[in-house]
Parts: sequence; C-alpha cells; structure tokens
Amino acid sequence: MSFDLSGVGLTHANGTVALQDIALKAGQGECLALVGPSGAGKTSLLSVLGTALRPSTGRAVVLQSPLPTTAQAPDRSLRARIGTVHQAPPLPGRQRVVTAVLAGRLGQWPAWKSFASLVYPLDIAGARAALARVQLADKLFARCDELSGGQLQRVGIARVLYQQPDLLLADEPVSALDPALALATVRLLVQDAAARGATLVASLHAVDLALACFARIVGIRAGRIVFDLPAAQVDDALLHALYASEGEVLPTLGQVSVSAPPPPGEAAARAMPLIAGCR
Ligand SMILES: Nc1ncnc2c1ncn2[C@@H]1O[C@H](COP(=O)(O)OP(=O)(O)OP(=O)(O)O)[C@@H](O)[C@H]1O
Repeated sequence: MSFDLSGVGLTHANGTVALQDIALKAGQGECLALVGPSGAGKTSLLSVLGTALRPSTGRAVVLQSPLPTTAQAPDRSLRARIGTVHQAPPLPGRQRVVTAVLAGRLGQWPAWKSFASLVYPLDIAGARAALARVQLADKLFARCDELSGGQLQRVGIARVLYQQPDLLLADEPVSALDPALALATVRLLVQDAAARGATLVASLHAVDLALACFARIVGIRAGRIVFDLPAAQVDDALLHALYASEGEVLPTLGQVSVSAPPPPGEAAARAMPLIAGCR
C-alpha cells in the first residue's frame, strides 16, 4: 500500500474546511488523477499526502508511516521518499537551474553532501539528463529568474525526476504549458512512475488530459470525494455534475466547448482529438 486515508478532514487555520471524511487508498505503483472545480480541495489533499499539512481528523498512513496528528514533524526519511511538483515551483530566482534540480535529492544525501552540492553542483551529468527529459538541457546553468513560467514548471518536474521518489505528487504540473507540451509532460510523469513502480497522484485542470493519461480518476468537490472510478467509467454526466459550479463548459486542454451535457463519453471524446493513447 502506498497510502491509506480514512475519515481524513482538514480545516485550515482560518476555519475553512478544505477536506471532509476523505477515504482514499492506492497501492504502490498506481497512477491516479484528481479532478474537480476550483477550491474543491485538490491541493489540500496533495498537501496532506505530502505531509505538508497535518489532517485535522481521521487517519493517514503514507508509505507505511502513520502521519502524526500532533504538531510533531514527519520524519525526514519519509519526506525524502515523497516528491512534489508544484504549480509554481518555489525556486529562488538567483538559484541556478542545475542546483534547483540537484536539490531533489537533498533529503536523501548526508548533510555534508547536500551542503557541498549547494556550493558546487556535485552531479552535473545527472541534472543535465533530468533536464533533457523535459527539453531544457540548454538551461542547465541559467538562473531561475531567467526562465518563463512554463520553463520553471519543467525545472520542477526535472527535479522530481532526478529525485526518483516512491510517491510522486503533482499539483497542476502542466498548467503553464501549451497543449502539446502538457500532454508530453504528463505522459513523461506517468511513464516515469510506471517504469520505477512509483505511485503518482496528479491534480489536473484539463479533464481530457486526465482521462487520456490516467487509468483511475478521483473527482473531488467541496472537500469530498464524489467519485473514484476507472477512466472508462467516467462519463459526461459525472463530469458535468462535478463541474456544475463552473458552468456548462468542461475545462479541457483543447478548450472544446460543450454547451449541454451530451451522451456519456461524447464530450471527452470530442475534446480529445489531440490526445489519444497516453495511458
Ligand atoms: N492556506 C489556506 N488558508 C485558508 N483556506 C485555504 C488555504 N488553502 C486553501 N484554502 C481553502 O480550502 C479550500 C480548498 O482549497 P484547495 O486549494 O485545496 O482547492 P483546489 O481544488 O486545489 O483549488 P484550485 O483548483 O483552485 O487550485 C478552498 O475553500 C480554499 O479557499
């Protein structure tokens, strides 16, 4: 088992209830996509899985470790086995890309090696290889503040590819990329996880991308899981109900407009001429 959440709730410091009674588990090596409208709780759920936020209620076990329910910090070795791709990677502007990528393994290295690598990058070849997988090898020694938003997202992805975590969490990882690059990048994440037997949980804005690339789709609305199904069983009625608060147009990579709920399967199929066979 990669993770097992039962009865998990999360209330933010200001009293906002972000998650309620979440029951979700995944075996090692499973890949699942989280979809749902803005504010549904996708980032909050990924933050709990990534140990950045402590559940307010319920029980969470991640990579065989029960997460602490007190203020106690999760242990460093657990965090080193979890990799997170942020929508906007928190990379210092003055940091070189090579250092940002190598930081993916800081949690796995002994303190002396981490410190030495911050002073002088210790595995330049490894960083270059990870960047090449996202077509950014030429930016190896660029400063992070010299990159576009989409390039920064890809540096964040190269960092997690370099890290090789057992549990990979991706929060809107391709939101700043054009459709073709977004598809190639999500495929890369899925293929990397599959090749290594790692678990991947990705929140995706574009439902067509989620349906094309992931075998299992989890729909979230108002902090609750409303469906958890194989992609083939996620039909338009379910998706329109999920996104009802955002109008009648489903968010897709191709921004294909669907004016009214069509028969099951049709909207996603219409929205997907660009993306086929990702899984
Ligand atoms: N740091 C915070 N403090 C207070 N409330 C928060 C905080 N972060 C998120 N929330 C609230 O928690 C709820 C869930 O937010 P979350 O960011 O998890 O949703 P999301 O599905 O990721 O949304 P989006 O798709 O817009 O990124 C929302 O009501 C949001 O306003």
